Amino acid sequence: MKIIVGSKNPTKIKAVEHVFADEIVNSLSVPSKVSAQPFSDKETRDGAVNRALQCAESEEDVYGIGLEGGVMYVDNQLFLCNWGALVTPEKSIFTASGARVLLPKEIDDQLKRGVELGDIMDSYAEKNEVRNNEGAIGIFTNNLISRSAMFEHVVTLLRGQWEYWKVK
Ligand SMILES: O=P(O)(O)OP(=O)(O)OP(=O)(O)OC[C@H]1O[C@@H](n2cnc3c(O)ncnc32)[C@H](O)[C@@H]1O
Ligand SMILES: [Mg+2]
Repeated sequence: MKIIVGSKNPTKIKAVEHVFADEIVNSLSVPSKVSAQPFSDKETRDGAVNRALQCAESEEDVYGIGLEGGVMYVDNQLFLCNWGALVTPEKSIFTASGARVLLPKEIDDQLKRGVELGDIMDSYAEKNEVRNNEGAIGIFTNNLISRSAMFEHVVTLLRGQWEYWKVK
């Protein structure tokens, strides 16, 4: 089976390559068709589905996978959230979400001013390209869970659901 991941972000590609180690995994840069910084579960999930659909429609007989990062509020607290989607060649859609961690108030304030989390994280952590490496989740879990490990879990949830339902 051939899989296309809808991003050139190495943390996303690595996660899919890890979970589908025996399959051909390609990547394609596609738009999420939601805001660059999704602000709810729904918007983040929509972004993942939009990316996966475009990948599945880009070639005959391929599976599309979309992975999207965003933030969402629980009461007044802002959490990092992530969603993934797998679209089969028949256009069945599976979705799953990833682990959430609380973001500090100062990050919430900057996001409200319109700065993207990827840019905020670099200045917050005094690092370059946090989004392509450990990610915000890596920073706020003391590097116990990297962005790629978090996406691996999401992709495993997608794969498991697809395996379960395909034999039903
Ligand atoms: O090239 P793409 O696939 O778009 O990769 P991305 O790093 O921009 O990732 P997303 O679009 O999925 O994430 C939406 C926004 O949230 C940021 N973001 C999400 N999760 C992050 C994380 O763990 N660390 C740093 N930035 C993150 C990201 O940089 C974007 O500004
Ligand atoms: Mg992006």
